[in-house]
Amino acid sequence: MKKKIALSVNAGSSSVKVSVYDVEFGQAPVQLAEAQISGLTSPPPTLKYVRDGKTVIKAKEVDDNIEGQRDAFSLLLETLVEDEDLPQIKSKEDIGIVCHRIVHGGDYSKPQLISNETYEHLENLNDLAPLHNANSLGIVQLCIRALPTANNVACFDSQFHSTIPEHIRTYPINRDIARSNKLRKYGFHGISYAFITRSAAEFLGKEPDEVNIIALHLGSGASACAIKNGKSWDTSMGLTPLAGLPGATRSGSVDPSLVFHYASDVGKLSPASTSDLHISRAEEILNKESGWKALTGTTDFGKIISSAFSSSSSSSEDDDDHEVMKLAFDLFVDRICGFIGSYYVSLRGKVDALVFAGGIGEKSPQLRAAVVDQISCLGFQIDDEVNNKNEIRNMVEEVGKKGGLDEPRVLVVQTDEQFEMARACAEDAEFW
Ligand SMILES: Nc1ncnc2c1ncn2[C@@H]1O[C@H](COP(=O)(O)OP(=O)(O)O)[C@@H](O)[C@H]1O
Ligand SMILES: CC(=O)OP(=O)(O)O
Ligand SMILES: [Mg+2]
Repeated sequence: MKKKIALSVNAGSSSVKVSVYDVEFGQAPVQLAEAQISGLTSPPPTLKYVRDGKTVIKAKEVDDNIEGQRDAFSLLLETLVEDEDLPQIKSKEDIGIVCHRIVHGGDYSKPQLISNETYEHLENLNDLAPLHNANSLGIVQLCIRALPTANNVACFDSQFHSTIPEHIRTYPINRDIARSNKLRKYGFHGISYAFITRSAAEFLGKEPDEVNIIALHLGSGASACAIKNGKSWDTSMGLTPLAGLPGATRSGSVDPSLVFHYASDVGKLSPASTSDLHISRAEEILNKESGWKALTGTTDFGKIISSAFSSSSSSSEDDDDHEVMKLAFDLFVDRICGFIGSYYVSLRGKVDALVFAGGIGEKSPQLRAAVVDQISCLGFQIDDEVNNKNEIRNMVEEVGKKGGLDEPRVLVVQTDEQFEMARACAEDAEFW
């Protein structure tokens, strides 16, 4: 019987989450601990640590030396190794597998053991996920050095979307250039959508290949996905994670000409480019200087919501604040509903459930209520009492009203990308 301790590392655009599992080959991983640093785009970042299902550290502010995902990972690794109450990791040598979330996996259709060759191949994709891939590869490098006994495995956010049909993933541009430069819709948040599909299907009492879902992963990066018979049919992100819905610092889809009217010299390389990441001013503006940050001054959607919904104000400055926060909220609801409407038609109205997930989807009853209210013409209905409960506790929770048999359901899934990666690694003999 083979057993290993696995780390699953999820470097998002605003957070790093690391979960520790006891894994046995071919079995579901058993979680031992989860440590995360969030708020990397709205300092000070905070550390949360859960061991054996109990919160050990709730929200400890960590100092400003944490500059990015790599620093955050180092601190998380140290937290785990130094915790005397986590006897499964007495030293770094106890870690047997590290599963890394790599957002852009190009054409890879399954997780890969990271060899020199895979690493070089992935490096070439860095520019196509400027807020993610280079950071994740930085963490891979750190693990190769610090955890010499571990197998490093790359799990891809784009993999789940390899089923998107050609007429949906193709851009209407010159076919030869598209082919040679590999310009197509890839789609991301796929590790989360795989988890959502299996969990929602189980909740609905169906097999994964029997469910049609419109899923929303709304975090620091936000996307929507139409899932047909358990497989990705369409998703809102594209060649890069910039397309589709707006995010903390991302514009989402705008008129592609906009950036040329926004500033001059947008085609030039940004001074922030490094040897690992080449980014033009245009890409920098749309990926890092737009979204909630640009519109409202904060990347924290929790703050946007509390200000948008606060009624009393003490100054005209507060009133202005309230107005712009409400604008950001309404804009997000509008863009989300646009995708839901489009996917509802694309799935021919055969939708089992609408699923909310990701930091905002899981934590904001106001956003869920506003979205569901706007799409009530499609038969979706929120149950205010359940939706307004302070905290979603179960992995899957129904927040919609149960109507007739044909009426679509509204669910919240506490998505777990780390678990999904560990599960995939536990099933593949190549990684053992
Ligand atoms: N109570 C809340 N209400 C709404 N949004 C929240 C709340 N708490 C956190 N968030 C948002 O969730 C986002 C983080 O989501 P998450 O999925 O963890 O991010 P990442 O994209 O880094 O993985 C933050 O941008 C924050 O704005
Ligand atoms: C793909 C993506 O945008 O991921 P995240 O939301 O974790 O930044
Ligand atoms: Mg995320």
